[in-house]
Amino acid sequence: MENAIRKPEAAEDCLHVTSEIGRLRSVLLHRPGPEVENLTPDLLARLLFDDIPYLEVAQSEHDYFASVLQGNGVEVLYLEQLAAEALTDDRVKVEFIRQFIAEAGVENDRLRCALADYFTGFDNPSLITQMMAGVRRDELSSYPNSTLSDRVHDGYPFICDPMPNLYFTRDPFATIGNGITLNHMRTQTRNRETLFAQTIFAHHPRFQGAHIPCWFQREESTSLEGGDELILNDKVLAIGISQRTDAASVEKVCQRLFADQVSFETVLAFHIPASRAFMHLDTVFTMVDYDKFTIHAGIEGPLTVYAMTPWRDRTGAVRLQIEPLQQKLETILERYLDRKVMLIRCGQGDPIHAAREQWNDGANTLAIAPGEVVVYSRNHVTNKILESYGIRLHVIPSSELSRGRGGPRCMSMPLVRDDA
Ligand SMILES: NC(=O)NCCC[C@H](N)C(=O)O
Repeated sequence: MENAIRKPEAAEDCLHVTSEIGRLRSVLLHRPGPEVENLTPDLLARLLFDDIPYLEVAQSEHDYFASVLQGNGVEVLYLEQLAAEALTDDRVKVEFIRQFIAEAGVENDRLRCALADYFTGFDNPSLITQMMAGVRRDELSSYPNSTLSDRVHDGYPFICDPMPNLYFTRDPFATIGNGITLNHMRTQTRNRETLFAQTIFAHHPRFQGAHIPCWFQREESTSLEGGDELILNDKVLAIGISQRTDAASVEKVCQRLFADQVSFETVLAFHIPASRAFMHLDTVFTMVDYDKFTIHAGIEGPLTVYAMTPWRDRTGAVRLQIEPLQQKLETILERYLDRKVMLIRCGQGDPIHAAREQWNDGANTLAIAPGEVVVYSRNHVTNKILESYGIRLHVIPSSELSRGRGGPRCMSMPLVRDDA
């Protein structure tokens, strides 16, 4: 384990994100680990992958990504390290193991007990690695396989599934201002990921003493994922209604943000088509500068945007005004951001380049400062056009990481940015 992570001077400095583009100061990543090598062709659809990345290469691509961030003054924190450090005493560890097993779909009590014993034997870093990797049936060698369900199980190799999507740290929670949404994910496989964030914010020393407002909880009945949450500036958020995020979740976040009287005044709800290629808003739209955005032309036609703003009724309760916006996206953004904007089309809008590069996250950029973004090397058509608009690119290798269907924004959760 690397050196223990230091706590920021003031608790309120733990989380601060009021834009997509302000200079990035601190970010949460997860280095892909053995969970990726537990993917098999039969599991791909269920675990939301399209192919099996070659782990060694994926790790070296990811290390390159981290080194680009660090080389640009960004503090890189790792989910796995924070999670291990959050298990500060036996009581926290026992409860974490209990909840992890309860949500892992383990089918009988004896197996649950055997798994709890197995996990308890690990030190914290190994425990987290093992949980993320999943546990195969043959790893519990002393377990007698004596119940009926043990005997008739259908050959499924895992007691608990691997969690290969963890390197997409963007999705399980999202920083907004000085608070978070702790998300309820659309699928069971990804919902398990949010346990790590819950434990980190509740117990990691870095966050102790900080008041962290939580505008969404993992126990909600509707889903919200971080790839749909974009902070356009300190007054305007964009939230996707998508394959992964429900309209009802957008309303809940609006209601709570507006009631808390944080700086945000408008949420633009982007209703995008529910498809795998466009799973989150950030797979088709990201902000690269004060006035420039990437966009996949494939969503411009079917897109409907609703402006959500607060008003107070006679009792002082916050209500939501919902205004469907009929204009073109540029016009909408210009109205709410109060400046001229430019939409830069993925693959230069060419139907073949655009479809291929969007599939490989050409529109999914991570801004590390205004006009400065991290992009995948393979999206050369989009990258060229970004450069022609004066955007400074940090290009990272991308042959294996991209197989999980996420790009640089998906692989990062900003904790602290300068105000833009
Ligand atoms: N924000 C994002 O678009 N994240 C990428 C998530 C990819 C992952 N395989 C998933 O399907 O959830």
